[in-house]
Amino acid sequence: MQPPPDHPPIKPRKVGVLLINLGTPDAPDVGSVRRYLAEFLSDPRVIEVPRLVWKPILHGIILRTRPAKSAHAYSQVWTEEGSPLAAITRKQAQKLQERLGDEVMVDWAMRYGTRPIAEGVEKLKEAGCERILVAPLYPQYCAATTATANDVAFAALAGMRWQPALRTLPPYHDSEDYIAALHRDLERQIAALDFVPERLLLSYHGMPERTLRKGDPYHCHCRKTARLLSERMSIPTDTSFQSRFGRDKWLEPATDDVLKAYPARGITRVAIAAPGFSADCIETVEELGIRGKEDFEEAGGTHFARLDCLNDGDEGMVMLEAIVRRELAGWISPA
Ligand SMILES: C=CC1=C(C)c2cc3[nH]c(cc4nc(cc5[nH]c(cc1n2)c(C)c5CCC(=O)O)C(CCC(=O)O)=C4C)c(C)c3C=C
Ligand SMILES: [Fe+2]
Ligand SMILES: [Fe+2]
Repeated sequence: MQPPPDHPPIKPRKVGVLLINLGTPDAPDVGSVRRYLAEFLSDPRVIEVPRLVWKPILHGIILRTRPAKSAHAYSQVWTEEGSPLAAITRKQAQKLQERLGDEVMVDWAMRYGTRPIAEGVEKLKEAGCERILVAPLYPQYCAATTATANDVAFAALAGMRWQPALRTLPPYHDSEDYIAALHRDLERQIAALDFVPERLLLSYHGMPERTLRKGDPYHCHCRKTARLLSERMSIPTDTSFQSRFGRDKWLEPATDDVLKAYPARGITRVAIAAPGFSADCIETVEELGIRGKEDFEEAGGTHFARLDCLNDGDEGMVMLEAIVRRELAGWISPA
């Protein structure tokens, strides 16, 4: 039966998947980095300090000094495709679309900067997606990453008459698909090195230590990933936390301290990986691959290798398809 002529258009019903990552500046220049940091570091989920205290520090000190330093770091990792984080997330979405087929519509968004999450949700809804899986690509749950992405996805529904149904991707820090993908991918990269590492250092993004006492499961999730992975790896592993920010105490041990201390402990051949990042970015390529290497070699280390994240490689895409299909159960036909 045809709808009456004045009926709003009826769209084909679809299921949407929105892959989300953190966000990145539009260009590696000081102005672009300042705009990006101003949005990122104004998020109360990221900086849990009263606004009256934080705003003068952010605008009076941090946004006057950090953008130049960060822009230099970004310029060292920038590629022809732009920021690695955005380029890799886009490729992950394209490849996931191919794997899931026409029944599902895959798109990607960023929590800060260009390609906002609200636009991603609206675009999928406009295309006929009545059911959407919001998928922040953080294996370990953290309020500063997972929760803030979910917050804005749900806020995007507030003005809609006809809201899509939303599901969110749960943390997958201990999922067999994730651990197996990391294990296979890291062993393959280690076997291709021209030296045998004495240690594999697993470096996770740090967080203020007080967030652990406030009940954020992030630290426990990182430790569990590290334990499950270390039980399978062919070489011994250590765990550390990188990217300390500000004066508060952060999760320990700090990655740079561990790297600097290795040679004195007789460990001079090291590989480093960042299992908490689903895509390589400034934190892995510059902080670990450039500054981490310098720290280690200045302390007497002789062999250093930074291993890639899962990115859009086969192991990573098999894992992503598996965890997304699991969350779409009942919404799409089984593979
Ligand atoms: C207090 C500040 C920060 C918290 C808390 C924080 C948590 C956190 N971040 C990630 C993932 C990424 N962070 C990235 C960059 C980045 N992070 C901070 C600060 C905090 N992060 C800053 C200031 C920056 C910008 C770079 C710099 O100036 O040092 C990125 C990379 C973005 C890119 O464009 O490449 C990622 C990814 C996690 C997982 C996390 C908590 C668990
Ligand atoms: Fe960060
Ligand atoms: Fe813990």
